[in-house]
Order: sequence, then structure tokens, then C-alpha cells
Amino acid sequence: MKCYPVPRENLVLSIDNLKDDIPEEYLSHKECYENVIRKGSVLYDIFSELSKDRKHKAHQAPSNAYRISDGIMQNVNPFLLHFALFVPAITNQATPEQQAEFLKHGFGIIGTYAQTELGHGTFLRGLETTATLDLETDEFVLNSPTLTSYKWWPGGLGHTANHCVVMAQLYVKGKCHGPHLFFVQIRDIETHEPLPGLKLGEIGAKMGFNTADNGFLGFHNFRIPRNNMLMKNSQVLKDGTYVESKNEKLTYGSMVFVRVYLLSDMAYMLARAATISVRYSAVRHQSHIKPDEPEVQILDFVIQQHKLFISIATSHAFKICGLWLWQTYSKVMEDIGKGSMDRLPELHALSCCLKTTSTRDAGWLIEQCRLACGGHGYLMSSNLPSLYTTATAAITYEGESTVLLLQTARYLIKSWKRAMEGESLPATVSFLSEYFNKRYNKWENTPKGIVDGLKLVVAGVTKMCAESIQKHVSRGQQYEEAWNSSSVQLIKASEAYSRALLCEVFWFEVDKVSSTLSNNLAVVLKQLAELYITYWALEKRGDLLVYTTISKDDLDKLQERYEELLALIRPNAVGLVDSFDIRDEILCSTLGAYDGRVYERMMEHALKSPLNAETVNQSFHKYMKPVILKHKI
Ligand SMILES: CC/C=C\C/C=C\C/C=C\CCCC(=O)SCCNC(=O)CCNC(=O)[C@H](O)C(C)(C)COP(=O)(O)OP(=O)(O)OC[C@H]1O[C@@H](n2cnc3c(N)ncnc32)[C@H](O)[C@@H]1OP(=O)(O)O
Ligand SMILES: Cc1cc2nc3c(=O)[nH]c(=O)nc-3n(C[C@H](O)[C@H](O)[C@H](O)COP(=O)(O)OP(=O)(O)OC[C@H]3O[C@@H](n4cnc5c(N)ncnc54)[C@H](O)[C@@H]3O)c2cc1C
Repeated sequence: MKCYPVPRENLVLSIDNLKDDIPEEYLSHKECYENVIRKGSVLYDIFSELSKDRKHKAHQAPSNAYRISDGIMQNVNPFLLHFALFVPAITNQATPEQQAEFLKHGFGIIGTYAQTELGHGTFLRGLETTATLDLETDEFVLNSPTLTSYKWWPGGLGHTANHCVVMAQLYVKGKCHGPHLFFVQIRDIETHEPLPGLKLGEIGAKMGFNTADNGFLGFHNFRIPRNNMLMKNSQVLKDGTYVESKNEKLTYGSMVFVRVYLLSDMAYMLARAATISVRYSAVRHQSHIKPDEPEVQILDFVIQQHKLFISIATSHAFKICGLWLWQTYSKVMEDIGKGSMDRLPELHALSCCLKTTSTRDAGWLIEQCRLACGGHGYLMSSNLPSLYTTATAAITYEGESTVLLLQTARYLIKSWKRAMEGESLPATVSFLSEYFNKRYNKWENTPKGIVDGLKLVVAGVTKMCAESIQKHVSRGQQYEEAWNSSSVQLIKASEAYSRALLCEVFWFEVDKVSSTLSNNLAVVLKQLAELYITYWALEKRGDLLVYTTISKDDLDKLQERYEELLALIRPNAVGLVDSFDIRDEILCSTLGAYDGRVYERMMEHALKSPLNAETVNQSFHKYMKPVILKHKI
């Protein structure tokens, strides 16, 4: 690990401890955890040393640190939640004085974010953990009154964290003020034993994410100082006075932060998968295209290009939209700092649908990359199975996908009503007013024309949803019931909206920067953006036929252009994935390494299987041999 400039003498643990003698996939659940703690502790130490030079961002991992971690742990880093949610929750939700107090030990404490319970994850107002103010002692008393109120899922909670930020219902003088966040120590710093009054453990093996050490936590009359409530937005004073937040949804700010981040994270996950499968497809030769010519690289099959180039393009789309969303997030946070909450609903709507679409797309595209590697993609050593289970976890965590799409749909319906009332709308939904006022163009077979068409689809489906809700209300349903009745269409509106956003931002941002790039680079980037937009126009051809003036002839031309784009991208495909610049140590794949030694690496890795340590396994003598001998004639 020579590339990380931390002097060896500054580290408590040896950098040599980052190596694995046995590949992770051969370890038991317990061994796997112990192994990632061995490596994670070295990394934690390195991050801590690196953070010393970044005074303004002390306690946070350097931004590229997650990437280093990706290479060292094929699975998930159990310290991830410390950086991803614990520290951000404190910096976003605590007063400056509290931040100084809670984070004074820097990397000396390890935290997690404990919100979800056995009984409730989505519906936060339904959480059952209570934090009741004891006026006499100036403390909060935390309790888990039921089995379903046990915290369940937080990463790192099982065995790693010694602190957490806990979401609990705040009770003051007998009144419930809803979910609030609290800073809680859960383990002794020296012995690491759970503190008295707590029941702590790990929730067991999962589909993936197995080293994330997800845990459970129950409270029994567990006391914390009153000042441990995170009080940046709402406060409880010593006399029990409750000071309301300017907007109660600010308590959910840490989730918005991670949802925004995930778009860029998915860009990276997809870049890794695309790198593996495109490089492999350039090495792998199988079958002929012309019968009298040699076997071809499988990347020369147009259908293989169709499977893979969309992943390269999507990774760029997420990266570029991720930057755009970060800028929006930063601006809205700045406004909130100045007291204006005006753009919070818009940010919430954007982050919900883009988080959902990016995690879902990353999931199925990584799976497509795996399938495109044939049988070898099924090997753990390809790293595609791990990438898949890690990416798909994100479809559920940080807000379940359907639930988040319905949040965006709420915003679309509200915006549609405002459009009907002639109110002006933010730029991200102003196309609804244009649609309502019938200010839209005829179909145009260009990337811009497709983006406009996709926006017409959103507007058309949103209008249909509003009418459906109205129809159910007029038949006697309450508004929320009518909402439920219309939810299939509402999801469609939200999905269409995120696709239109991704296409629009990708195309216009590439267009904007292309004059600053070399001509060759600009051409290739534009090809990728056009491929992305054309792919989705063809996927959504049914909607376009319903809501725009596109014709069959237009669709035929788009299909032709799409195939042209595949051919144009083909010569640059390997160069494009090389330009993601992902080191072999981070890619962790026998199929995708830069040198293309696929078969040699596969054999080297197979020989590391513990089953290959001996030519005859002892189970033969114990179990098989007696049966075979019994039946031998
Ligand atoms: C740096 C990062 C690095 C790496 C990250 C990678 C990996 C980390 C690994 C794992 C982390 C996993 C962590 C977790 O999973 S933590 C738990 C996450 N849990 C959730 O996300 C819960 C989802 N549920 C909710 O967010 C909400 O409860 C809700 C579904 C959105 C509904 O809320 P509710 O209180 O019931 O509100 P409503 O009555 O439905 O709505 C009222 C009103 O408020 C609006 N609203 C809701 N949330 C927000 C928000 N966050 N910001 C702004 N506005 C919000 C809502 O839309 C509605 O508005 P109306 O105008 O329509 O009334
Ligand atoms: C790998 C992983 C890591 C996690 N890490 C953490 C963590 O660190 N900290 C933490 O606090 N939590 C964590 N979680 C929990 C996670 O945030 C929740 O699981 C997630 O928010 C979904 O909530 P749920 O499990 O209650 O699903 P549910 O809401 O019970 O969803 C079940 C089904 O009901 C549907 N549904 C629910 N409500 C509605 C509705 N209003 N309308 C329509 N359909 C609905 C959903 O669409 C879904 O199909 C993690 C989860 C996973 C899988």
C-alpha cells in the first residue's frame, strides 16, 4: 500500500495486516468478521492519520478512503456507518458546542446510526423507542417497551460500535414530540462490554453485506444526559420547555445526505462491474461471426455491446447527475442555514427518486454484466456476485425504493395542482406548467427532442394520476385511500420523472462542458450520452407512443442510430473502462485485471481453495468409501 502517504511508524497496526492469506469467501461468518476488523482497524488508523491534515474535516474519512476500503474488503467495511451516517448525523443535527463535545475524541470512538426497529423502518412516526425527560435528574431515560421496538439493522451495531445516534420518540412532561436523535454510548471504551441496561447483538447472516455487522439493540431504563439530544433544530431546555424546529423534517437530514451521496456511489459500483465485464469480453474468444474466420472476441457480438455499453454510459450519467445533485444539495443547505426552507421539498423529491433509480439500475446492470461473463461471472473471484449483493442492499436501505418513489410522486401531484392554479414552479418541474398550458413541441428525433418527449411522458402520467385520485375521491374514498388506489400509476410517474431527469442532466451537462474538452473526448462523451438517451427512448417506446407525437418511422430511425452508436463506441470500449482508472487492487477480480491474464488468474485463485490443499479430502475415507466398498461387485 505504498500509495497512501502515512509513515509506517505513525500506525499502531502493521500495514502488512491488510493482506488476506485465505480469500474471504472461504471463511466462516465469525472468521469473516474478525478478518475485516483486522483489516478495518488498520484502515481506520490510516484514515485517522490522513484526517489530521484536514483540520476542517477532522473525524471524517478522506473522500477517496471508501474506495481504498473497497479494495481491501471485498465485502462491506464494518466501520462504514461511522463515516457514512454517525459523523454526518452529528455534524448535521448537533449544535456546534455538542459537535465539539461528542466528536472531541475524534477516531477514539466508533459510531453507528440506529433508527430502524424490528417493527418499523419506513414509517418513522411509528418508531417505538422512547426517550423520556426526567426533570429531576436532567436526563433522558431510554426504553424499548416492546420486542418490535428493538433497534434492528444498524451497520456496525452488533460488535463494532461503541456509540450510536439513536432515533427515539421524545417525551417531555407526558407529551410526545415525535422522533428525535440522541447521542448514546453503548459499550465500555476499554472492555467493549455492552453498558448495563442494554441488550446488544448481531442480527445474523444476510444475502450480502455480511461483514457490515448489522445489529440489534434494546434499552431498559437507560439514562443519558439531557444534552445528549441533538439540538441544532429543536431543543429541550432544563425546565422541560420544548423549542420546536423551523421544520420538523430537518431531523431526517442525515438520510437526505446519504441518498444524495448514493447516486455517485452507484456510478462507482457500476464502473467496477463494467470494467470487469468489458475487459473480460475483450479477452474472451468464443464462436465465429463469419464461418471462415477465427473465433471472435465476444465483445464483437453486437448483443454483447448492447448488454455492456449501457453500463458504461449509465456510470457516467450517475456521476454527472450525482455532481449536479450535490450542487443542489449544497445550495439548499446554504439556504436552510440562512433560514429559508423553500427548496427542501424539491431536494427531498429529487433525492428520493434519484436514489431509487440509481440503486435499482446499478443492481440490474451489475447482474447483466455478470451474466455477460457467462459461467465465469458466477465465480466469487470475478467479484461480480459481491458487487451485486452490495449494490442491491442500497435499493432497500436509506429508504425502501417504492416508498421513496411515492414521496417523489407526492411532490409531482402537488406541483401539478400548482400548475393548474397558475403558480410558477421550480425549474426541475416547470415542464408541468408547460404541459398544462399546452406549450410543447412536436416530436423531434434528436437527444434534446427525446428529453422533451420523456418530460411529456412525466407530465401526461402525472395528469393521469391526479385524475385517478380525483375519480376515487368522487366515488367516496378519502384522499389517502384514493392515493393508495392510484399508487401503481404514481410509481410510474415517479420512475418516468427520474429517467427524464437523468437524461436531461446527462445530456445538457455533457453539452455544456464539451467545448472545454479535446475534440476526441467531447465526441466520445456525447456518444455515450446519446446512447443512454436513445436506449431509454427505445425502452420506453410504448409511453412515447401514448404521450408524444413520435411515429413508427421515428422509432425505426432511433433503433438504427442506437446500433450505429454501439459500433462507434466499440473501438473505444476498453479505453473507456480503463479511463475509470480503477486499480486492480480495488477491482479484486480475476476476470477484469488490467493485464488481461484472465485464465492464469482464475487458476491461481482456484488453487487457493482450501479444498485444493490436499488431493484426497478426509470425508472420502469417513463417508464415501464405506458406501462405495459396500456396493463394489
Ligand atoms: C457518505 C456515505 C457513504 C456511504 C453510504 C453507503 C452505505 C451506507 C450503508 C448503509 C446505511 C443504511 C442506513 C439506513 O438505512 S438508516 C435508515 C433509513 N431509513 C429510512 O430511510 C426511512 C424511510 N422513511 C422516511 O424517510 C420517512 O418516514 C418517509 C417515508 C419519507 C415519510 O415520512 P413521515 O414522517 O411519515 O412523513 P409524511 O407524513 O409521509 O410526510 C410529511 C411531509 O414531509 C415530507 N418529508 C418526508 N421526509 C422528508 C425529508 N427527509 N425532507 C423533506 N421533507 C420530507 C413528505 O414528503 C411530506 O411532504 P408533504 O408536503 O407531501 O406533506
Ligand atoms: C443492508 C441493510 C443495511 C441497513 N442499515 C441500516 C442502518 O445502518 N441503520 C438503520 O437504522 N437501518 C438500516 N437498515 C434498515 C433500512 O433502512 C430499512 O430496512 C428500510 O428503510 C426499509 O424499511 P422496512 O425494512 O421497514 O421495510 P418496510 O417498510 O416494512 O417494507 C416492506 C414492504 O412494504 C412496502 N411499504 C411500506 N410502506 C409502504 C407505503 N407507505 N406504501 C406502499 N408500500 C409500502 C414496501 O414497498 C415493501 O415492499 C438497513 C437495511 C439493510 C437491508
